[in-house]
Amino acid sequence: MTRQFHKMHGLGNDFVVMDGREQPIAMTPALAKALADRQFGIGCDQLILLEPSTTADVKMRIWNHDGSEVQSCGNASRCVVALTGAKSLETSGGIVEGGSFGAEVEVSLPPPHFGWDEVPLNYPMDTAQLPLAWGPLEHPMALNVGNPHLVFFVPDEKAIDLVSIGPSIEHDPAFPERINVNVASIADDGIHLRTWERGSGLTMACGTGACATAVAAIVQKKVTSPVRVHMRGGDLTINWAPGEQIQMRGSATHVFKGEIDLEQFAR
Ligand SMILES: N[C@@H](CCC[C@H](N)C(=O)O)C(=O)O
Repeated sequence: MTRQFHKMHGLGNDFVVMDGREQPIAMTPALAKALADRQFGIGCDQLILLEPSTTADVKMRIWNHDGSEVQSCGNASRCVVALTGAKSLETSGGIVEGGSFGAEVEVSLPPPHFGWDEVPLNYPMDTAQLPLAWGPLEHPMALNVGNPHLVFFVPDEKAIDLVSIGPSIEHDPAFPERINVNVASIADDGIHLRTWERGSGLTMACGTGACATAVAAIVQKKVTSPVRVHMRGGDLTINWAPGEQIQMRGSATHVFKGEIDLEQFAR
């Protein structure tokens, strides 16, 4: 069965987007992983499937590079708004609202959650400053912005070897659903961020990582809102006030579209 796909990215965090709204696609973790493979598939950080929704304009399902299905993806949310013109997206991390502003797209993620069982953690801990450390990284803030994140503030985020240390934090038994790992430093021009993504590794940018880090920095009074977040693939502007949705604005890029025989991958 040949199906169309769109290759898109948000600041270099890249996606294969498939539309199953009219003709359903039976996506599985194994199929998502095969399509995301950069040598034997199309290649992407996340596979995105659009489905019909009864609560929003479009339902958006997300699989990481390793085939795990997850709740939320900020950069892909902007891409789906740009591709479909949808004003609301149903995700398992909550409803995401969106709209276009000139060349940029803004999406609003649901308000963050800070409870230990909402992150989730395996046992009660102070999420404002977890009493845990991994080498030079210690006492992160833990929060959920639709998906789970840790935020470490360090003097120089580029000095942290996330490829070496990221996997052991992601898979630490403290996190029953694994976790996304953000290392950030504060500068005059905003936040400088690198993210080790659960299920996808080090990416060029992470939208929910930018949101989680901006929220942590605002709560800890390191910055004021709105704040610019600089990542390897580019910048986002994040706007948030306590109790409110998290607004994220930035680019969403369509690279090309193509066709693929899914049966070839389902074997
Ligand atoms: N790239 C994303 C986040 C994708 C999901 C994440 N890896 C997870 O497992 O929660 C973004 O832009 O937010």
